[in-house]
Amino acid sequence: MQRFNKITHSTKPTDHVFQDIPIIDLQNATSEHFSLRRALANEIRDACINVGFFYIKNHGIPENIIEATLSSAKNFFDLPISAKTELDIHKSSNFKGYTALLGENTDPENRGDLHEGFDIGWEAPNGSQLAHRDDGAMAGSNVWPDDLPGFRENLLTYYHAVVRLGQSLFPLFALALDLPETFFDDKTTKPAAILRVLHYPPQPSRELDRIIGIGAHTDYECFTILWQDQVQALQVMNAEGKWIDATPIPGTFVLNLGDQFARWTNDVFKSTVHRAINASGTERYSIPLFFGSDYDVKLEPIQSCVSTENPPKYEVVTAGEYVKSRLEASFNHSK
Ligand SMILES: O=C(O)CCC(=O)C(=O)O
Ligand SMILES: [Fe+2]
Repeated sequence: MQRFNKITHSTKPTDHVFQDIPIIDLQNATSEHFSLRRALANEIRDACINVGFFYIKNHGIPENIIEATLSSAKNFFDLPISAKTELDIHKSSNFKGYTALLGENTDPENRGDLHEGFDIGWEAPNGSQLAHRDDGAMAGSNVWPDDLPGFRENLLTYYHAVVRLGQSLFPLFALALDLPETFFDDKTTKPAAILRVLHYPPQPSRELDRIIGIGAHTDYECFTILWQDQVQALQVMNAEGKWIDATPIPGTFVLNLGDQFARWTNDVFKSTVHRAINASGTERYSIPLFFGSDYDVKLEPIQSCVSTENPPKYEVVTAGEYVKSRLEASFNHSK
């Protein structure tokens, strides 16, 4: 029988003001022992309720896949600006391609983000005949640079490996919400994941005139799996409005929840505000993968997250419509 326990301890705003970001070891994610999966899900639940961010270690993504993607990203960003702007994301109806410096503005209070990026969505793994998939609101193919050997293959290999990692986490998120482990299976059959490679040039001082690496924002999807290099830039806002550094830790990814999960869980899981400022004096690279649920899933509040003290907070929209409207706003603010 399915149980839908109320998560009563989270229906009130938490009084826990985090000062650091927990590190969660995924070693037992697929353990045959339920008690070990349950214990891991409890750690994840605390992090999701109190912080909205955690590091993951023992995630299973081989280092050589990360290195190949990073090196391809650097090769791409080293291309002449004319080659990159041919693939400008503003030309794409489905938000694929190149974002130039200040080409995006995640915080409407700001003037633009001091990073350049390149975005891809789902595409069949290397060598497969099937190049596209119907992704509803975001349907359409990727764009690729000519003459950049290995770029497409490396990014797609990374994409599929990290999407698989993301899919493997849903049973744990389900347990964390006191739901059956299979709860999200039929909502993540065609996950709408966007992979982005990012380059942050160093900014001369922390305070430019309303321009930083990426302005304060929440992410739009279920969660983001972020690889970052060793350059400190990412910061996460706690409940007192204090910025907490997400210090790079070798061998980990940073996982943060996004708005889809906040809506789905009626804010039991937190989609936490974050930003990046690269005042290190050197170049910084990061690789977020935004893991969205299937586009047509309705973000209706999960029963275990609704109670008389915590009534539904959000209008119900589909996952795809929600992400698309947020992307439109973010790229329009930079026009
Ligand atoms: O580069 C980072 O550390 C953060 C990137 C980010 O927050 C985003 O792309 O949404
Ligand atoms: Fe973000």
